[in-house]
This record gives sequence, structure tokens and C-alpha cells, in this order.
Amino acid sequence: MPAPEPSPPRSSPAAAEVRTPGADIERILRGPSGLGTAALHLARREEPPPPPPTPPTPPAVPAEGNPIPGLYHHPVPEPDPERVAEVGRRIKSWALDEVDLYPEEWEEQFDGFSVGRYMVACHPDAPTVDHLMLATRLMVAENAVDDCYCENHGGSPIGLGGRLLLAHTALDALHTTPEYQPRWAESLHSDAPRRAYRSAMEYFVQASSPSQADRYRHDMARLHMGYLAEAAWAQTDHVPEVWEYLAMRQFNNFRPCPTITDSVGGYELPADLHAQPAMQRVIALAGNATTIVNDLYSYTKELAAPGRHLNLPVVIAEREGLSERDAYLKAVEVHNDLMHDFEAEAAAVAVALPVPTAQRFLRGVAAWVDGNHYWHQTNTFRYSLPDFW
Ligand SMILES: CC(C)=CCC/C(C)=C(\C)COP(=O)(O)OP(=O)(O)O
Ligand SMILES: [Mg+2]
Repeated sequence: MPAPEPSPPRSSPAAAEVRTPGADIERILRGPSGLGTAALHLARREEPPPPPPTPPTPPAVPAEGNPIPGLYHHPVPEPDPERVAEVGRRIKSWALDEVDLYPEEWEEQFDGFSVGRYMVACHPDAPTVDHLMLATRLMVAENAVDDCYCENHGGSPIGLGGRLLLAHTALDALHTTPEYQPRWAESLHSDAPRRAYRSAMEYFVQASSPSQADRYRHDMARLHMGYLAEAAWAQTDHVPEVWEYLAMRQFNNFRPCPTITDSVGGYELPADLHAQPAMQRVIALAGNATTIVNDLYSYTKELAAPGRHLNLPVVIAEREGLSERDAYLKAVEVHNDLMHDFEAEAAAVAVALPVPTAQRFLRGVAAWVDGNHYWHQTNTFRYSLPDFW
């Protein structure tokens, strides 16, 4: 395996200071529209300007895809096409050359996922492409585990607990006796999900603080618990009540992605601020809103898949006796309520914690929420809207 690239520089909290907390609070209160552009002013670009690409990178053109009618969201500026292209180039090279992630037949799906566009849209304040790569590798690894262990690339609920636990040790190492340690170390190279987790985590650990890495491990343990509940229900064809589904989806959730916004931004939200109950509520609401966005945009894809795939509209229709359309529209309202609560609570935390790192973290989470919506809306390779309007 090639030696890892030099880790991105971690700026000290002081270097990452936001000097206008009043303006930040106002911006959060206003909602995250336009955050992408604002955040770009905060980060120091630490890379020299790239040489002119050959052929020239096309200018940012509006991407395709329509937003879900009535879905509360904030449009974002088109992500920087040069960054998108560079992240796309580097992630492919990591996937193929460093972790042997997928066979040739899956290339179209890998490309169609457009992870470069996703991550550049979600992290407008990343100081360098190296920083963006931290998030991009983890995102690809997380999807490899979901696809290969849980879903459509050989996944199954049967035996999932054992597979997930062993993969989790690629993030949270086994500490055991010299007799057994080598077998575990070898196991981390034995399938694509574990190779991807191991490598992506190694880069992340090098570039983040011990407390940021531990935050990520905790969020991934949450995610794996959510996968297990979803799998247990699939095994018995159980449709949970709506609140039970929402509880499962709070764990089987995008949360590990926005919560690394400070590592990707090159600064650190201190652990004691991250742990504040009000901050935890903001993070949970953001994660839940972003994940219900997935339920809504992936609705037709999941209906077309074999078997019953739970998502919020499906569960509402089943448990509340609504038509598919009315259930879908109710799910849109649930999403909108979550978004409004997220924004109101984030504004309150911004007032209560007038600390530059907390302000920037809140802005980073809001930018992730908006970028995630953008990616779902524009990823017409994966998603299409139902015919309900
Ligand atoms: C990137 C990451 C942490 C994902 C974890 C949870 C997850 C897979 C989602 C929130 C996406 O949900 P889903 O499995 O329904 O994805 P698709 O609808 O197939 O895109
Ligand atoms: Mg989905």
C-alpha cells in the first residue's frame, strides 16, 4: 500500500477564529442560505494555486434535478468545479490503488455517486483539497460498508452484527495479546469495507485530534447500531411505529458526516462544547433532517428495489393508513419541522456559546445540511422524484 500523503495541517483554534460572532449569529438566525460563499472567506487556502488544468475544467454550470416541491431547504452556490474534479481524481486513485475498493463493473455506480461534488458542496470552508479528502474517503468507506454489508452489493441482515463489529475495529482498534493481535491486523485487509475504513481512518487520525477521532468513533458506533435495528426489522418484516422508525433513523443517519466539519475545516470544536446538551440536540436535529432528505429523494429507488425498504413515507403510509402520496407529503412536513427546529436551536446555541469555534462549527453543520440537500437534488443518476404533484 503506498505511503499516505502528508496529513493536512491542523490549524490551531486561534488560527481558525471567526472574528465576527455577531454576524455569524445573525447568519445562523437568518438560515444557512449563502453560507457556502461566506464560509469560503473564513478559511486560509493553504495550497498554492493549481496549474491550469488540461483540458480546462468546465465552468460551474447549474446541476440538474428539481427540488421536492414544498421541501424547506437552502440552495447553495455550485461547488467549485476545480475542487470537484481534483477530489474526484484523488478519490478514484485512493479507491483503486490504495484500498482496491470495487471491481470494474461497479465503476459506473462509483462515478455516478459523484462524491467529489457531494463533499465540495458540503464543506465550503475546507482550507485545502487534502482536508476535503478526509471527508471524502470516510464517505466512500461508509457507503462501501452500507452497500457490501447491509444492502445491494451482497449485503444481508443475516450475520450483519458480526460483520459490522469486526469492521468497527478498523476504526476502534482491538487491543489484545500478541498471540491474537496479528490475526486481527490481517483481517483489516480482508475485504473492501474493512480496507476502506482502515485507510480512511488512518488519514483522519493523522489529521485530527484524539478527541475528534474519538467523536467520530462514537458516531460510527451509533450508525452501526442503527444498521442493526434496521436489519433486525427487515429480517422479521416488521414495520415499526413512526416514532420507532424515526428513532432507528436517528442512528442509521448521516450524523458522522457533519460532525467532522471542524476537522475538515482545519480547526477543533473543543470536546466540552461538543458535549453540551444543546449542541448535541442541534447535531441530532441536523442529522435527522439530512437523513429524512435521503428518505424523500431515494423513495422511488427504494420502492423499485426488491422487498420492502423502510423509509419515512413507507412507514407513515403503513402505520397511519395514508395513501402513498399523503404519506409522502406528511414526511415532507416532518422534514420541514426538523429543519425549522434545527435552525431555531442552532441560533439559540450560537447566542449561548459566543465562542469562535462553536460559531464556526454551527455554520459548518448548516453548510453540510445544505450541501447534502444539493447533492440529493442534483444526483439524478441515483434519485428521481415520485409523480405526486
Ligand atoms: C454516509 C453515511 C454515514 C451514511 C450512513 C447512513 C446512510 C447509508 C444513509 C443516511 C443513506 O441512506 P440509504 O441507505 O437509504 O441510502 P440511499 O437511499 O440508498 O442513497
Ligand atoms: Mg434511502
